[in-house]
Amino acid sequence: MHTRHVHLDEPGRTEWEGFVTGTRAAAAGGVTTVVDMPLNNHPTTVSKETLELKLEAANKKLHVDAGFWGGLVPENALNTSILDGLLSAGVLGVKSFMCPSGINDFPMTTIDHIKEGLPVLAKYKRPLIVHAEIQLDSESHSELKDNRDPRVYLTYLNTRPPSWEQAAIKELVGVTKDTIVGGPLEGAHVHIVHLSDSSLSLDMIKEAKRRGDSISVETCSHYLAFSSEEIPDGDTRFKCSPPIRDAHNREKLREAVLEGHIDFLTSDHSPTVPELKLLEEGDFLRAWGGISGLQFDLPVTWSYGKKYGLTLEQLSLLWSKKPAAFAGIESKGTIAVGYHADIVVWQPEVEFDVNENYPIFLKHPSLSAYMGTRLSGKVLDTFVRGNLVFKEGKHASAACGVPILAK
Ligand SMILES: NC(=O)NC(NC(N)=O)C(=O)[O-]
Ligand SMILES: [Zn+2]
Ligand SMILES: [Zn+2]
Repeated sequence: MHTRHVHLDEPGRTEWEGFVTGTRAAAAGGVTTVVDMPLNNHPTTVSKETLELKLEAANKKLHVDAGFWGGLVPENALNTSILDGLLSAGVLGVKSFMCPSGINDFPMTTIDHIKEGLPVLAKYKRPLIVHAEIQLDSESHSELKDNRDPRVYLTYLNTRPPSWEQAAIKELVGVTKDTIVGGPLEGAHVHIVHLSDSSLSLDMIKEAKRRGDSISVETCSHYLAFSSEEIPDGDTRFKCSPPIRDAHNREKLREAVLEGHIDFLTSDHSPTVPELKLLEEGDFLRAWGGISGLQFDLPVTWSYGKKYGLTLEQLSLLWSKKPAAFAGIESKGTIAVGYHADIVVWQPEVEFDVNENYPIFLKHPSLSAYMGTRLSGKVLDTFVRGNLVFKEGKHASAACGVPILAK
């Protein structure tokens, strides 16, 4: 099982998560490879030198294999020798934000920065992965400003309407039209991370795929599990961006997964320290945005998925084969001669309660979005390249994960 989107926050913000706890939780959840984001570690991973700092920080701490995304930021988009250096040093691709990232040393990129970066990525045949939201100061937003209760989830939801995702995706598909075979950007690929809006955003992506653009999209476990109506007042564990939307939106997202319009699933595990999640105040507007989901992505996808028609074959495509193929990790994602023996042994029908007594290996178990839920799908053993790393509730070996670098 592979997740292409986790924030392990080391070096620099190890108190938020870190490689040891993050990859131990991954192993316990049946995840055999993670790909770590270029933020919220400090410094952010935007150059060869900062990738080296990350590799040093990860040394001997990985319990599963880990690849790394770099960041596309204005500085390296406008000085492509820095971007070249980062890609030559082995990041699997680069990530950019079309809205503020919440982290000062990871500034946002406009579509013009993206246009500068794509030819360099095309040369390396590595993807650009994009947080696709553009901050629009919509009317409804300003009307609501005065009279809003920050403990009510809807207050937050209204500040980030689907039009933000749509505005970003509209600009992106305007560029991906050039990635078609024979086009000026042939070889470049754009991947949209954590899609939440299943209306116009999804329609635009489907249309771009139909005409042959090199474009793909992921959604995350939490968008398929939860809906805005269910989020209790003050429960900031569920704050993320783009936000979890209503049940109708979730139904359409689930349909898109079943029909194969979503290429694969990811975790977007993005924790922080409990103080910044403001669990006591319950202020959705000021709390850190990010869901803590790692360790439970497999049972969560299955618990909900089996009810809306997801099959075990689809589950394995969405969490293993397709994400492994994406970003060119060729030796993983299939059980066959010549491939890494990355295997999870689990009991899909066995239920368990995630509560205070359940062993959660993350740095901050109380932030887990699945605390207090009953899930179906118990992980027994996890093997990484044939090494038994987790067995019946316990870690079974020293940290034997390795970094995965693109060549
Ligand atoms: N700085 C972050 O970790 N941001 C993340 N936060 C979310 N998704 O709420 C993300 O992936 O955008
Ligand atoms: Zn994001
Ligand atoms: Zn993320």
